[in-house]
Amino acid sequence: MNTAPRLISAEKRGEDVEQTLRPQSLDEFVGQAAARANLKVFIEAAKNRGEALDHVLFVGPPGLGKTTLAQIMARELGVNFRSTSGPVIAKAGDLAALLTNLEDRDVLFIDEIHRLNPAVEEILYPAMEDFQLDLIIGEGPAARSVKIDLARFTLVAATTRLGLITNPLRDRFGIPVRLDFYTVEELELIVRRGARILSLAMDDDGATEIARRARGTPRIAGRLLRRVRDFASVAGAEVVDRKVADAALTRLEVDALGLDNLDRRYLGMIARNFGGGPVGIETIAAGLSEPRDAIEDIIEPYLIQQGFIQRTPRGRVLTANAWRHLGLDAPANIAQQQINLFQEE
Ligand SMILES: Nc1ncnc2c1ncn2[C@@H]1O[C@H](COP(=O)(O)OP(=O)(O)OP(=O)(O)O)[C@@H](O)[C@H]1O
Ligand SMILES: [Mg+2]
Repeated sequence: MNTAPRLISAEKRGEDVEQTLRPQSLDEFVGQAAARANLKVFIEAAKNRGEALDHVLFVGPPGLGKTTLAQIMARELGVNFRSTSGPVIAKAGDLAALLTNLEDRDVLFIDEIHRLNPAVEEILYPAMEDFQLDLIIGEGPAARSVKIDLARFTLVAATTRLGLITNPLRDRFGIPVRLDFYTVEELELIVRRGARILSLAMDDDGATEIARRARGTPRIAGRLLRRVRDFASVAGAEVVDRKVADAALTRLEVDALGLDNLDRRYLGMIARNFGGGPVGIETIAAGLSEPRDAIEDIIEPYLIQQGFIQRTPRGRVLTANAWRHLGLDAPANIAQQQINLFQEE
């Protein structure tokens, strides 16, 4: 996904510190309580039986901890962790090479599984179900099919877009896990832990301020923390308190609710150019010069969760909340308009 660099983008950007902030065990992992409790039981049970864990599918917006959880699971299971991603596996042979190198109970992590090539996906089905590879070797009349037995492995896959996964693939995961945005309290714990790891002095209010403005996302919390640390050290602040955090975040143009420039451009465009909507996603993408994927994956989930926009059959619509946040007057009949939109479905 190519989008303009964005400080509070939840996308990965290969900062090494991110790895050091990564929790190493389920107990260290903050938040997602239900998912964590269930995974703990399934891991324990698989270990007791000496069997491979059932296949796991993590679904959720970027930066909520899918990759982190996959790594933790391998560690807790005491098995090898092999990692790849959907778009990297170009041909069936690439996947075959990965699969035949797995040992019993190993975890194979496939990130962005919704971007798997259909020909590759096809050979993943029998691998997941029967731990067998069905490969066609050669071409034309000389082609023959061979079956290869595989180790009993666990596929852990991650996706930001459940809707883009085919049903047959989705059905083959015994353990689907949906990750949700984190609460401010959870993010506060994550920020405090991060400050400890980075040896940064911070008081509770400072941590709360960063947590409130982290868009419900641990990766963003970590990134904001590091930028606040930069501002604090240059300004010679000894402790990061609310004032120091607020000053830094304001300079980074992250507003009181954690929205950044791009979020505000998104909301502002629907308000000013389309009277609050409904407006189609393609139009929004063109207006912002951002790829549609990025808008649907990165911008919208949080705005929907915060109640700033609604997805209706005819397009996106701003809520009264959004108008208020933009400091603009909402059209007088906005509530009724929204009811009508849903009834047209
Ligand atoms: N529960 C958590 N507690 C503390 N830190 C976390 C937690 N979840 C995620 N993080 C931090 O956020 C960063 C991003 O997490 P991760 O890479 O696992 O997200 P992801 O869901 O795989 O994102 P993507 O969809 O972009 O691949 C990690 O480096 C880690 O430091
Ligand atoms: Mg990831």
